[in-house]
Amino acid sequence: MEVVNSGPPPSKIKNAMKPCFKVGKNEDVTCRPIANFHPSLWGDYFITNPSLSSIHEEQYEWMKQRTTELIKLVKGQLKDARGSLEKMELIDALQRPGVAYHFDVEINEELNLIRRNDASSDTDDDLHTVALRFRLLRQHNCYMPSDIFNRFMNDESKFKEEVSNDLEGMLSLYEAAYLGIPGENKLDEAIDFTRSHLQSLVKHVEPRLARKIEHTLETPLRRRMNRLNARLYISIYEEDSEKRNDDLLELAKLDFHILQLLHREEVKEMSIWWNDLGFTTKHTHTFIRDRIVEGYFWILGVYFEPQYSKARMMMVKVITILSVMDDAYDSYGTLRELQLFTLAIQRWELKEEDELDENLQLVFMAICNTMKELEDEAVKDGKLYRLDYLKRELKKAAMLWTEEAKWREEGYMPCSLAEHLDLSAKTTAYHVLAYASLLGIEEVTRETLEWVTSFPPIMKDLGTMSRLMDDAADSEFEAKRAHVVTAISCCMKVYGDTWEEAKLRILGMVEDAWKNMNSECLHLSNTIPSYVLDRFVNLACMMETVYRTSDAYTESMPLKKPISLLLVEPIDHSFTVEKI
Ligand SMILES: CC(C)=CCC/C(C)=C/CC/C(C)=C/COP(=O)(O)OP(=O)(O)O
Repeated sequence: MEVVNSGPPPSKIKNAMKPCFKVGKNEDVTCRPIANFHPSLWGDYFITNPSLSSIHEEQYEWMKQRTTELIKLVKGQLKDARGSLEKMELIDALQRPGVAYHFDVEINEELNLIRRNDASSDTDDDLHTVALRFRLLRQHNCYMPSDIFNRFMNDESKFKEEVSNDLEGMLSLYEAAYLGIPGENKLDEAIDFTRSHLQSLVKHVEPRLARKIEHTLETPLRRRMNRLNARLYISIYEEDSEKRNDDLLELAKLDFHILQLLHREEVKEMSIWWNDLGFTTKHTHTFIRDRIVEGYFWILGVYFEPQYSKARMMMVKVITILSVMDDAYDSYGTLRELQLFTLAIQRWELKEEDELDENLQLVFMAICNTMKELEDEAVKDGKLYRLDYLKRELKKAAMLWTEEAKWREEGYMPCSLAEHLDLSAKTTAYHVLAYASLLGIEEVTRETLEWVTSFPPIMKDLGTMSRLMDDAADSEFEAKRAHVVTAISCCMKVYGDTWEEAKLRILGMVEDAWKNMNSECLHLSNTIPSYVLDRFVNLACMMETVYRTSDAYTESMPLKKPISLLLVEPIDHSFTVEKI
């Protein structure tokens, strides 16, 4: 694994134990761990830019109608495709640009047939066919044994050298191997083998293929944010004159454009909502991150489809509130204030004697007002009970954040990485966010909600992944911020690791968490619907998107281009306009 080594020298880590920066002019100074976050990179951009939402009704209606025609056409093509390879390639070509949601029923039917007819038979299919079938079925949470790859391996459990001549096969194997579960060593071997051969091939193939290989190696499909991948993939697909399906390409571009209009409306609405909470007028951005657009982008990775619009907006409100709370605990409140604040959260009421300063009062009001809005939304659907669970989760999170603040105040260093993770895999609140992803999905049952809030293994995987990636990514920033102990400093102390060794160890644990998550998805597929499991996998993908190279939520410049690609820059669909 490639690791970017940007860690500070170990001497800086000692700062992590010193909790406060002093602010204030007189004797009675309050000691606050102010983080000095940078202001929003977007400001009111999505509110005040009228060109983003201007569209002729006539043009819009035409595009919707054309989309419907194209969907019908492609459905016919899927039905008529000869043989399972052709069908699987079409399914893959529908998934990558993000239009598969129009074909859910048809794809499920086809994959069920493929599973029944092909999966167990020992055919002499080529590597591309075998790997594509393995990936598509596992992505749909159907177990396929990895032994199907034995045919391509030698007696020493290494891939046969001739596999390295099969570019298409290697690309498919590489993507398939990221669906692995614990113990499937041959899939680790597949990743090493294909990566090293693909890396050396890049220099010897035509530019279009080189771009395709580089795109694949940058991040495997399993871990990509699907909307961003759609945008990047459409331009790669467009160049592929040999395999390209023009109807599908037109559909992909039109659909992306139509959804982009919806997403722009939503981010505008969320930006107005955020301004109304009052943080922007009070200029709190140095200690409360002003990241509504980045938060929206995060949730767009969890679901982008139009039918999830309401769920998406509800979830954006929750991530925003979690972000504000996390900052109140990590970069504003003193321990005494936080204890009072936590008590107020437990009783869900602010009393005069709580003596919280106006910024913490603002945070408290933001939480209460947002919960009220979410309740109003839930009441409309007769699902008020869903908010009770969320309240309970927020109360628990507040207790855990106080615990973390205590560790910070005392300069406490956990005795083991397990002790660190025991608390810190929950203080990312990723499991709370995972719960929130279900708030606005009508079909989710009460049993499923109860299961999610019981912190089952898949939530533990998400929590661990989010904590380890967060700690690995922002350790330098955190160390400068005199923050709590991170997984990096913990490994350095417990195992005597250097900074680089600690980072490698942690990223290895992230790989394990992904395998556990893959395995959980297969296990749970009989009891938990895929529209629930997909949310959790997508949340994991967003950790890869936001945190793989740095903490791009806190220092958000690296997200500027991806956000612009999804919400600002129009996709070239000039052919559609010409037709009007
Ligand atoms: C930690 C994490 C990846 C959380 C993801 C889900 C979530 C609730 C996002 C909201 C924003 C947030 C708290 C980001 C992490 O900040 P931070 O780096 O200051 O988190 P920390 O205080 O827990 O280290």
